[in-house]
Parts: sequence; C-alpha cells; structure tokens
Amino acid sequence: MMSTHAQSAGPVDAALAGPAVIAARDLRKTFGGGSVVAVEDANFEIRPGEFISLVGPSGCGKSTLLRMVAGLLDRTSGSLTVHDAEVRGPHHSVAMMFQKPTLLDWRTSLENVLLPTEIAGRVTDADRHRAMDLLELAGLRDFAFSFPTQLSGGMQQRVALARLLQTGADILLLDEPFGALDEFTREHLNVELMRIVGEVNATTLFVTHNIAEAIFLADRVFVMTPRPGRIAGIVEVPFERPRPPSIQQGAEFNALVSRVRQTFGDRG
Ligand SMILES: Nc1ncnc2c1ncn2[C@@H]1O[C@H](COP(=O)(O)OP(=O)(O)OP(=O)(O)O)[C@@H](O)[C@H]1O
Repeated sequence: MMSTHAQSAGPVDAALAGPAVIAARDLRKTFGGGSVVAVEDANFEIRPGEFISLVGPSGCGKSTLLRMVAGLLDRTSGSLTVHDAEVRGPHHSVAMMFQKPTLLDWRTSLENVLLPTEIAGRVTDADRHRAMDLLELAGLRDFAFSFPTQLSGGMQQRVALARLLQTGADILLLDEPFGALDEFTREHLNVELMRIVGEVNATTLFVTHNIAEAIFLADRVFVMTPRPGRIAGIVEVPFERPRPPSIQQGAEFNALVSRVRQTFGDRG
C-alpha cells in the first residue's frame, strides 16, 4: 500500500514491525549558529534489511542526514540511535560510499577491497577468501588482479562496493554512488546493487536526486525538501525486491513518481 505522512509534526514512522536499526526523533542540524537549518525535526525508524532512498533537490540536507548517521557530524538537537545506541561519533556499524570510487591506483581490486581489513589489523586467509567472494558477488572475480586504471568507471564503483561490504558493516550509506556515471551504466549498477544488498541483507540509505531511481531501488522513499531541510513525506514502494528495470514502465510505478512529485509540491 502506498502512503505518505508528514514527518515534521513529529510522528515516528512505525509501518514496519521489528526493532529499528536506525531511529531519529526530532533530529535537527543547523549550521552558521542556527542561520541554516539543514535538517529540521526528522522522525523515522528504519528496520533491518530495509532499503531507503533519500530524494530531494540540492541543499535539502540529504548528505547532512547521512553524515549524522555515520557519526561524522554532530546533531544540534534530538536523538539519533543506531542499534539502540545514541550516535556519538564515527562507529563500525556503517560504511559510506560517495560518487567517486576513491580507489588506490597502485593497488589491485583485491588489495583495494582488503584495505579496510588491513587498516583494522592483520589480513588472514579467511579475509582474502571473503574479499574474493565479494568481488565475485560484484561480478569482478576475473578482475581481482587488475588495477583501477584498467577498469571502467562502473567497474571501479563495484570494487568500491565490495570494499564497503568487506568492512562487515551492516548499514550502507550511499551518497549518489553512481551519480558520475552514464545513464546505461547507472541503471545496470542499480540492478546489481539491488541484487547485492539483497544477498547480504544490508540496511541501506541511498541518496539521489533522481525520483525514478529512488523508487526503483527502495522499500521506502524519504522525500526531502529544502529551506528548512525536512522529510516532507515517506512514500512506500509496494514491489518486492529484486525488481526488473521494466517495472519502471508500469502504471503503478508512474503513480509512485506522481506521489513523490506531489509530496515535493505539497511541502516544497
Ligand atoms: N559544513 C557546513 N557548513 C555550513 N553549511 C552547511 C555545511 N554542510 C551543509 N551545509 C548547508 O546545509 C544545507 C544542506 O546541505 P547538504 O549537503 O546536506 O544538502 P544535500 O541535499 O546533500 O545537497 P546536494 O544534493 O547538493 O549534495 C545546505 O544549505 C548547505 O549549504
């Protein structure tokens, strides 16, 4: 069933049963001594294995919200918990990925994927096996010993995704991960992403400007509007994952696109 509901008034979304992995109550972030309200009174709960898209125009606070969940930014007020613990700084439950893959050019795909393990301590054979399994999951087993310059932009992002999973984090924060790629590659990678996060059952927050992409991927879409940055509504996406790209041509999908646009219009 599709539904939107206002978040600024304070109700916690409780559409799904089970314990919340991430929960925000009256979460607020301002900059410039309060002159810029980047996130205003966000209230939500995210369940294990859920895929949430954050969609909205530039400056509506998507990255700020993600960075608060990662513990890279302090909140101004309100509560934000991950696995029932208040976020008070960077923590190991989350791994974050950006538009640029940020791979080290002098390391092979496998060595790049192993980097988080190396930073955390000694690399064991089991770690190497896991890294190879993740490269296989990302469709890159044959490129494990290639260097980033030998890979396409899309393949580099898949290495970055495998590296993200190697951290063992159960929450993935993806800030427009495929935004720099062409539309065909992007669509292909979205399908791959959906398959991969489904297989590892990661809880995922995915930032995008693109409404269709947001709906295609997500169980729920948080619609954000700027000035002040707020979650204006949550649109539930009723299709089971994984989904074929052709779903985007259906009437039900188009109705969801309209619903998201309407939420922008209503509250923007
Ligand atoms: N470190 C900062 N200092 C001051 N203002 C900031 C800072 N970071 C973000 N802002 C402001 O907070 C608001 C939200 O920014 P944020 O980057 O979260 O938006 P966004 O939705 O991710 O935008 P984009 O889609 O362009 O990345 C903007 O008005 C931005 O200028």
